[in-house]
Amino acid sequence: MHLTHLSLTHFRLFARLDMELPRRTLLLVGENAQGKTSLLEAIYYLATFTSLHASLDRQIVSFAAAREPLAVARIVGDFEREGRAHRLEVRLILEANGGFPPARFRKEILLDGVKRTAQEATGALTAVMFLPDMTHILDGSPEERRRYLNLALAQAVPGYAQALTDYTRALEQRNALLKLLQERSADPAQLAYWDTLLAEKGAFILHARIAAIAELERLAARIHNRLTGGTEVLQFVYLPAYDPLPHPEGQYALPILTPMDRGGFSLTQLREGFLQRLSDLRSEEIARGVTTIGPHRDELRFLSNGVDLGDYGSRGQLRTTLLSLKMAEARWMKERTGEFPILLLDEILAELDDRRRADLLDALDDFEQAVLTTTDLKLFAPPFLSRCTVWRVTQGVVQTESPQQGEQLSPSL
Ligand SMILES: Nc1ncnc2c1ncn2[C@@H]1O[C@H](COP(=O)(O)OP(=O)(O)OP(=O)(O)O)[C@@H](O)[C@H]1O
Repeated sequence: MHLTHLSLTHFRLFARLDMELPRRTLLLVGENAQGKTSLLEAIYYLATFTSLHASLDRQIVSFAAAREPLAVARIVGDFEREGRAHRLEVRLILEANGGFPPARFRKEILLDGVKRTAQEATGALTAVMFLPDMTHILDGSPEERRRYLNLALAQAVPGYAQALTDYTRALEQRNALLKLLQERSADPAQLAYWDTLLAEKGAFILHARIAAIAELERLAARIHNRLTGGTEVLQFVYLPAYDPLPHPEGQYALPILTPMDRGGFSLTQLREGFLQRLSDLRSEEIARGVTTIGPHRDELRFLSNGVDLGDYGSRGQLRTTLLSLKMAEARWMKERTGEFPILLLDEILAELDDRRRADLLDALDDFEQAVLTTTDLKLFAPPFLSRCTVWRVTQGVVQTESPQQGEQLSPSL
């Protein structure tokens, strides 16, 4: 899969941008704060319909436009998938009423001209994003790891994005009911409906995560072995909050970081097991007024040679592991969907040693399209540069590199 054209309007510092994208590797060079990462973000938005920090979606609308009573940021991407041309358009609409924060923010998504929900349109275009600060996937809160899993799985597993939305809604309703029950102002029989829905959607998510984590681990371990010259064995340890594996009496979570195989459980077994556990925990959950098990509380840990990287990983180890994880994610998407995702790599070379740099740049040749950013072209070897297209980004304007003959690709309005 590859993007052929990208058009932005009022997207961050891009007042207006129209660019044809080359196939293979595009390298965006520029000083800090010129818009390189924003360009990657725009492409990633077409894959996931969420900004890099989900809560900050409305900040995408350019400052200048956001001052108007009605502001619309637009991302339009033309892409080819399995030889067919498609178009995705996202409109981010900010309706201000003069107050702060602005009154309403909503998004509209059109796939080939037809309005779709984000759940329906996710997976049409797939992308994998690498940002240097994504090491927080490894050493940040469990929520970061769940978000990482969700963004990857929503793109490659049919039905996952919808199941996640349905699960989250059911969870909110169930938690609201548990609060009422805690205050004795509802009938406990009402829980049955939400338990069934939660178990159905939760089992789907759990089933998908069990399979995906095992596949990602297999791919990442191989890449990591090569990147570290065979010195580090990478393992993933999935700790689902509802765990279908039998536990010792009275113990609901396995505290030990031991890789376990949960691949044999069917969707029905997971659903029935989850439902049973909800029933077992009912009085405890009513007393606490909250749902205590399920995919919203899952954890995933990463081990190198048996040591937990989240707690003990050095900066270099975290960077290399993130790279292994991201390259594995891209290859996994290709295995799952039959199409290479678009690779979006922000400042990826800056902290890697020469061998890892060379390894990474060689790996890019396998991909159909990759967009990289850098502040320093010297980090790239001349043979690599001769194989890619280099464009310069300056204050929201993109031009071919070598300014003397440079042709401006995006008029800044
Ligand atoms: N909604 C917005 N409207 C206008 N400008 C914005 C908006 N959001 C961010 N910016 C500006 O965009 C710039 C950041 O762009 P971006 O992060 O894409 O730069 P970059 O070239 O990747 O820089 P670096 O190399 O430092 O990562 C900042 O100057 C920021 O103030």
